[in-house]
Amino acid sequence: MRIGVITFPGSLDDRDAQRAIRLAGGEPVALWHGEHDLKGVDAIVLPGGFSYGDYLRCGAIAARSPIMAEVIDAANGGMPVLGICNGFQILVEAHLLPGGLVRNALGTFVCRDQNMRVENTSTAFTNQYEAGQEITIPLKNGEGGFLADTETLNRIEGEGLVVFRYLDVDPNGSLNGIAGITNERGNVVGLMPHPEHAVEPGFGPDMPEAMRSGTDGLAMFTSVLQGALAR
Ligand SMILES: NC(=O)CC[C@H](N)C(=O)O
Repeated sequence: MRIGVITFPGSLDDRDAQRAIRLAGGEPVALWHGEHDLKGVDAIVLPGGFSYGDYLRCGAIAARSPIMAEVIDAANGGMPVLGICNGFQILVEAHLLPGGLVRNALGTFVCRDQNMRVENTSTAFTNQYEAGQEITIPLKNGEGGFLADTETLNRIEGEGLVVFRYLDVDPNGSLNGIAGITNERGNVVGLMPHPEHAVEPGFGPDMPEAMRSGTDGLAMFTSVLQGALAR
């Protein structure tokens, strides 16, 4: 399976996402924000970082990049699209996911190993987790507070569109501790924590070996490959 990773000016984690895809058994394909070409990929990852220097709002300018016209069409056609942190912000700004992301409640950048619960295992990127599984993934953002109006929030909760929920602490002041969401179809997923930084023992969260391996993020990438096999 060929999975495209889009690089925007200021992207930071594009190569980590490519590496995670390779470790999961997929073939990463580098895509460039300024082109209209998805190079025939089967799925897309919008990586973390500081696209366009976070000017205006995080993700707002990247959401209007040339390649996003193709991403929006592909997502609406059912292609799996994952947005990690800045990528989540871009998906929200592109209206592929509901709600908005605002400055962390503390007002500062937050960087920590974050516990969260997998709430929805029927998306393209979470089918290899168990329902209710608790995982630990690095988190690092300045604008990660998830907001939505009451009607939208009720719809997100009512339709089971929450994919990940923070455990122990809500690091950025997200409504209902929401860490990640999906669209109705389950092919578009966005989350603030970084699964691509938790794919190899010894390089992910600093966990006692007996508890967890530090590779809790890998299943997001094997999930999309598994979905392709099932289709
Ligand atoms: N790690 C990231 O992708 C950071 C996203 C964004 N620049 C923020 O600070 O919120």
